[in-house]
Amino acid sequence: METIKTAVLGASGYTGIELLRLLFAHPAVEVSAITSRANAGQALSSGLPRFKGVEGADIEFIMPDMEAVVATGAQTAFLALPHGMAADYALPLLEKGLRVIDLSADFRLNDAAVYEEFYGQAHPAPEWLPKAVYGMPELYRDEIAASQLIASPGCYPTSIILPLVPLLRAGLLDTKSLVVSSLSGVSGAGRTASLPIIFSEVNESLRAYGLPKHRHLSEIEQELSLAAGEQVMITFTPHLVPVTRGIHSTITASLKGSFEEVTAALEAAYQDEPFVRLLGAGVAADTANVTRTNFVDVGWHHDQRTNRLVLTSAEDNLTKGASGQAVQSFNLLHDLPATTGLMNL
Ligand SMILES: NC(=O)C1=CN([C@@H]2O[C@H](COP(=O)(O)OP(=O)(O)OC[C@H]3O[C@@H](n4cnc5c(N)ncnc54)[C@H](OP(=O)(O)O)[C@@H]3O)[C@@H](O)[C@H]2O)C=CC1
Ligand SMILES: CC(=O)N[C@@H](CCC(=O)OP(=O)(O)O)C(=O)O
Repeated sequence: METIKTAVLGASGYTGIELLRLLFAHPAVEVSAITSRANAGQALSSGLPRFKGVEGADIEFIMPDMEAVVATGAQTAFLALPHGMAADYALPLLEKGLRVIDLSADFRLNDAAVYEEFYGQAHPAPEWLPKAVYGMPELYRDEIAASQLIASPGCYPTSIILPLVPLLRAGLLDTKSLVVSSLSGVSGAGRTASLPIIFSEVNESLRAYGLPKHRHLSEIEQELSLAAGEQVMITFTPHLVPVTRGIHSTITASLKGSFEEVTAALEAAYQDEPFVRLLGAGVAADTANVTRTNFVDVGWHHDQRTNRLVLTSAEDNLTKGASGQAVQSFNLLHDLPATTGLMNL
């Protein structure tokens, strides 16, 4: 198979490392550039010994200098950088004709004013928002394939949007009744040292945070509203739990349609999707079954006493919630089979 030269910016962070894990095993990829300011000039395997001896991994970190990245011949670049700065790096690459898959939140929102409301700063490149595609292949397959700039979704949003969209499209839920409670592993907070997430602080702790307006509400409500054809607002409570990887979401809503219609809508939407595993009615999702995979598992229950639907979903925040989903978009951009490089368990 011909290989596609590919750059990973922010390769020393958790999503960058996860990208490398997937890309070195991907038959159509040659990793041509990896960036990190702290590790520039060092061999990848000295900073990250897990890659020692891995085919294709004999490469050095470079500084995030976009001319140097372009000079490696990269055709596609993954941006695994903090939000608010991805635009600075994306624009010179886009101008040189590279395709960019941005894992940050910078291009996920259609409306620059909503970005400013939730991210507390003016959008750095609003002219690119209409050209960016929300990188959820199950919803935007054709648009992703044709785009130069993919905005890969957030980790919580992936676990919430995928179960709900078919049900909202079919009008089966009371859109005023949506409540979501999510649990995240600590890697969701990134690899930068910070006191509230050191082991001894999180290891005996269960806590909600980000209340009542976590920034992921912006993209969740954007996509749910598009599916419902009306403005949808939800109550969303994220929690930090003492595991390294994984997100579990419990979604409740009052039913407008029947429970049988819920099952039919989910099956119609996802029966041919390789990465959405429908566990079925009466089965609850468990992160233990999806760790280091690109699957999102979805189960659903009918609370007959209240006529509410209870959906559960589980994913690995670093894989389907970030880097795996980004590789799914990469496969679409390069007209590769959807599962290429993503079916390793
Ligand atoms: N962690 C997760 O579960 C998920 C994360 N995301 C998003 O993906 C992106 C990356 O997240 P994550 O991997 O967790 O973050 P990390 O903090 O683990 O890694 C950030 C990376 O960016 C580099 N970096 C930081 N600041 C700069 C800068 N100013 N210029 C250039 N490079 C910089 C860092 O290397 P160095 O400092 O050495 O340059 C490092 O390689 C974020 O936007 C995040 O929101 C999305 C979904 C899930
Ligand atoms: C556990 C934890 O802290 N999770 C992060 C979300 C993960 C993330 O990186 O989200 P973006 O891609 O939208 O930035 C948080 O709540 O801020």
